[in-house]
Amino acid sequence: ITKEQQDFMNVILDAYNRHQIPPDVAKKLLQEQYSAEENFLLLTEMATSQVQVLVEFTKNIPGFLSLDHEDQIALLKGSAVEATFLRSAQAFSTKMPSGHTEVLEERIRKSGISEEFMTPMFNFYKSIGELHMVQEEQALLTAITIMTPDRPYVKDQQAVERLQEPMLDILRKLCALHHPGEPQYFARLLGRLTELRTLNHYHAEMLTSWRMNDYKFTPLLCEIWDVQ
Ligand SMILES: CC1(C)[C@H]2CC[C@]1(C)[C@H](OC(=O)c1ccc(O)cc1)C2
Repeated sequence: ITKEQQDFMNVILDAYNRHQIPPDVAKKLLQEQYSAEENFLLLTEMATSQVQVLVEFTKNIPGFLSLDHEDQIALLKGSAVEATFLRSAQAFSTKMPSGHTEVLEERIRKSGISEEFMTPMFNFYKSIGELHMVQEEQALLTAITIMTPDRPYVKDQQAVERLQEPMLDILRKLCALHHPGEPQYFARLLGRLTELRTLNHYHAEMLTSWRMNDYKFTPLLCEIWDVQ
């Protein structure tokens, strides 16, 4: 890893750690009662703060703010589901204090999300947990997900590729460094991004089923996920 790649990595890692879910949201997970409405409100609060964290993290990815403004929006909207799921999967399997994970899982299961969406989501969480990514890998993988050139409505895809490629190069080197015994580790990480894309469909279904039950979303979630 070159000096400037190390500096680049530190910028991404610092941004990744600086923006975390506020602890009061996590605390509420344990306190509020278990009605479907209460659970939905908690998940809404979680998702809203996840998206706020995502926007702040994205703004710190080197080069992002110099992209065309409409492309910046297209990248954020196109990656919001994948980045929030990736981040929550990482938090779910590592940062959660013991006991929180089960409570969160219980609340998600009892918040009006249909079973057909639940299974793929928890399978994804498990598959991320099994990778035991170091935090540099987690931060880079999230940034790489956001900097995906072929999102809908992105005009200058080359400009996004030019930002994504150096991050893929650093990630490849980090994987070799942190997982010397697993030459396929880098390929496995990228495979997770393919699995992540399938969650977009389930997520859209989840939003629709909530809407049909007249659940209300926050303005930020409506804007980023084009609902209502
Ligand atoms: C951890 C999760 C990935 C899991 C539970 C919260 C999440 C952030 C996500 O929730 C929403 O997308 C969501 C969308 C709209 C809404 O009003 C509530 C939650 C599903």
